[in-house]
Amino acid sequence: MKMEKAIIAKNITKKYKLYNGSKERILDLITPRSYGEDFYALNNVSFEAEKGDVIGFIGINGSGKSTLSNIVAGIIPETSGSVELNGQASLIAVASGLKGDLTGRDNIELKCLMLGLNKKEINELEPEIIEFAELGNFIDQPVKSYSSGMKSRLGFSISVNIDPDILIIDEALSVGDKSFSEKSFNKMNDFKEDGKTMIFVSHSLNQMKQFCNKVLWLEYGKVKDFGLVEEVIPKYEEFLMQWKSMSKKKRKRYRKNASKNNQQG
Ligand SMILES: Nc1ncnc2c1ncn2[C@@H]1O[C@H](COP(=O)(O)OP(=O)(O)OP(=O)(O)O)[C@@H](O)[C@H]1O
Repeated sequence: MKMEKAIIAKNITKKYKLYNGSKERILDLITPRSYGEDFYALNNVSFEAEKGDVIGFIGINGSGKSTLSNIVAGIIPETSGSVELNGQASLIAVASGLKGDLTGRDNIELKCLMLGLNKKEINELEPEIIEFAELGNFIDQPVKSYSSGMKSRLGFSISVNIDPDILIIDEALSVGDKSFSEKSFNKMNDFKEDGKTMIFVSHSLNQMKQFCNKVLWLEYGKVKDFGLVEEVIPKYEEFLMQWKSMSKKKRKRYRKNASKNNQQG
């Protein structure tokens, strides 16, 4: 049987410019000379997901997991490379894309309209989204008055209830209370059972083991490993043990060495 690809990410590079203060930033914009330092948050990252894959992104802080999940979701542009998606993607991240001045209800409608739903479809979906988010009367208050848990419940509820083909979840389960994270986890399991494709960013290796079939291990913007959960996680756990035993100085040296290879365009 031929596998159907859901995501094809090819040679994704994300370059940021790091400036020493706002003077450099402005000079870089208005003068022909280049100011600031190039920084590669991602450098030539490729991976593919088959339909139904649940891929975990792992890696220590600053390795590029959120940057990559945002690029795959189409929230931020890549500097170079390409992402091909087979279907509609939806990103769940802490308060991703919520507009603070609008109420929860208006945010639901806005997001649905942006995804191309018509008024009738929105009217059908809205009560489900509101109920799942457990916001009570707050649904008609501006989102900027919400706690971070409330924002993430709303973001999560919109993203899962619009029933996307590809679901990208960035640390969403680490916020909110226990009963909500259980509910979220159940919803994600439904998705998995429906054979949908998912990307899952989390620092919890237990969640990864429970949930993912494949893992993409990023290190300072490069792919360190990509493969089945049972093959990659043990290597990562071994790395983490070493990492945790390193002194600050040793970590700095490790980072410097790794970055030397990774920061070349
Ligand atoms: N807008 C930006 N401008 C400059 N650098 C950025 C920007 N966004 C992210 N970075 C840098 O890119 C690198 C990757 O960040 P990213 O948030 O993707 O890592 P991460 O693996 O998700 O980290 P964490 O586990 O801490 O969430 C970091 O060094 C970060 O400082």
